[in-house]
Order: sequence, then C-alpha cells, then structure tokens
Amino acid sequence: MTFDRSIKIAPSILAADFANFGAECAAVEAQGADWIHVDVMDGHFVPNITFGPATCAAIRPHITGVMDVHLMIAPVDPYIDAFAQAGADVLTAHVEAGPHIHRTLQAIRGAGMKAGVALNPGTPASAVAELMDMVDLVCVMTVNPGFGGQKFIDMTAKISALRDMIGDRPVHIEIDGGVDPTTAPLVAKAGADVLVAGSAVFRGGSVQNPDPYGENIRNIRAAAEGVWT
Ligand SMILES: O=C(CO)[C@H](O)[C@H](O)COP(=O)(O)O
Ligand SMILES: [Fe+2]
Repeated sequence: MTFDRSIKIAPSILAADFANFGAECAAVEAQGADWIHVDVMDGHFVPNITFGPATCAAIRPHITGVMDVHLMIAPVDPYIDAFAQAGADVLTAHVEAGPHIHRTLQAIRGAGMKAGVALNPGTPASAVAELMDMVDLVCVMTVNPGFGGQKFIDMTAKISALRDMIGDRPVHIEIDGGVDPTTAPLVAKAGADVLVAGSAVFRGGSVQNPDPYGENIRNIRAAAEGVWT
C-alpha cells in the first residue's frame, strides 16, 4: 500500500447485499472504487451488530485493492491478530473504545497492518494529538457510528485541525458517514482524502445492474476533486 493524497472512494459494504458480499466488492471495484470499507460492529460499542473476522476473511479473495476495516468494537486488542489473519490492510480502532489506544495502535502495526484511529463526532481532534507518529489514517466520523444512511454532521473544523496536526506526515484523513456529492466537497476542501460512502454508492444499483455504482462513484469523486479546480 503506497501513500498518496489523491481522493480515494471507499464504498462501505454496510449498504451492500449482505448475502452477496463477494460479488458486491468485485462489482464496486470494477466500477471504480479505490478501497473497500468494511464495518465491524459488536452491539456493545455501537447499538448494532454486523460481522467479524471470519466474514472479512471470506470477503478478502474478492478484493484486489485495499481492505479497510473499521472496528466499532470494544475491546479491540483480543481481535487484532484475527483481523490480520483475515487480510485487513488497514485496521481502524476508535479512540473511545478503551483506555489504551496507544497500545492498540502499536499492536495493529506490529501485526503488519496500517493503523487507523477513529473519532466520534463528540470527540475533539486533540484526543489524538499524541498519536500522530503511530497512525497511518485518522477517521473522522460524520455520523454517530452504528448505522448507514444517516445525515451528515459537519466536522470540517475538526478535519482542518487534524490536517494541521498531521503536517507533512504520510497520514490519510478518512471521512465516514453521510458522504455524497453534496458533502464530499466540504470534507475534501478541509483536507480529507479517503471518502467512505455506503448508501450514496450502492443506491440504485445491484450486482446484476452495477452501472449505477460507477455513476455514483464518479459523481462523488468529481464533486470532491472539483474543489481543487
Ligand atoms: O461506519 C459506518 C457507520 O457507523 C459506515 O461506514 C457509514 O455510516 C457509511 O454509511 P453511509 O455512507 O450510508 O452513511
Ligand atoms: Fe465505517
């Protein structure tokens, strides 16, 4: 995984057909997705349950690019090796998930993955100030985690603060929740480069009719890249 600051669109399979993840991942990649975002929820850290490492391992052979795993679980540490075995490229833990995020990030890198830290909307940028040399990605939640299809919460001031904090380090800023062609330019302008989108990518399409996925991805990317022209 090489670092670059171009806009990357990461469809969240939370909005895909749960009975057909492999084909859904292949379809969005064929339609231009850069990364695949995989939401792991435990019914404890967030009020919803999705799936765990076994499902990630089953999905992995269907992804040629980056598998970006967003853990909404607590605790995190007992499961890090299982997600490494499952083939996660990026493993992101929430700063709110426990008292020892520093140890967690060390363990993620130690297991050979890129380390991400996520912040809930109520958590300030300062919560991750001491972690800048330990992370490869900061995920700014623009919804309260747990469900797809929620309304975007404006976190542009936090994104700008994180961009300043990161400086010239090779650290991605990922935005997760309510990203669509209207909100993408706001977050791209503030300094984000990885845009997660679930409902805004998968709406209107299916594995049998994947062209809408491509149109949705192109529209989000064009809106985000438009802020630089
Ligand atoms: O982490 C998440 C929710 O906790 C999802 O990645 C996110 O909500 C994406 O879905 P949408 O684009 O529909 O908001
Ligand atoms: Fe997510």
